[in-house]
Amino acid sequence: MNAAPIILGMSLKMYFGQRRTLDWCREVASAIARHPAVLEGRVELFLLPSFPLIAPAQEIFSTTPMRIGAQDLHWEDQGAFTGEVSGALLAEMGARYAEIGHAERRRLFGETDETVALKTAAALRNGLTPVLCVGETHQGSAEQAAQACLAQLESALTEAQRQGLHGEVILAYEPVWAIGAAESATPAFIAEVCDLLRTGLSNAGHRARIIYGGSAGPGLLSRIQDSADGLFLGRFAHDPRAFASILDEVQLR
Ligand SMILES: O=C[C@H](O)COP(=O)(O)O
Repeated sequence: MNAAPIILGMSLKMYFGQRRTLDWCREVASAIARHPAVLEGRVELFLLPSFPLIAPAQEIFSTTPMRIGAQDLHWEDQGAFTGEVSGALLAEMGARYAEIGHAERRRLFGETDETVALKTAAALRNGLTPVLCVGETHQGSAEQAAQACLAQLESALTEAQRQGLHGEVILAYEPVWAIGAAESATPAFIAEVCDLLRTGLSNAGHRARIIYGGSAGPGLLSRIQDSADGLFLGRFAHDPRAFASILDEVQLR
């Protein structure tokens, strides 16, 4: 692996209210402000809070390298789309990342390959880095997992390619069966899938960094950072001390 920064991304999903979100942000801001991995630029950090808390989170992290993004966006930039939030607005607010195609959005909110492709284009069009979630539904071989992920990636990029849009994509490899589970996929399995994904990306002429999500927590990064570019964290970083302890693992790279 190269010396590119390790990515630590975190989605708060809809777990926290306002007070707990802002408390989490303050505690993590204080931990990262003095952390060597952060001070030495060895980590790229992003947080995806609920939409209404994007601005206050940005304020709390304003003196740190933590960047803020959104857990979703609409595929159009403006118009009669009640309740939706556009990439244009997010970019105007200073958001830097947009999560797209999470398994929960596919399962609960009818997100399809088509909407994922439209949203990926919308993110790139507005200068947001898509955090594109891919992953196999059922537990199988690493080859099957990588094949499913690469097919999802190809499909997700179709609209951006049609519109001639370019930009960095972060591929969040999240085996659906490991999301919300008691533990993550095994480090060996994650490493194997990430290696296959890297080969597949290179063969297809795509550039994307790969992070792993799905019950990731303390102790995992140090075991997969030769293969993955970082972690996409959920429940197991709800405790700010857990987030800080994962930062300690970055030092080992
Ligand atoms: O967005 C994050 C992933 O879905 C992982 O969530 P989890 O770690 O709570 O399983």
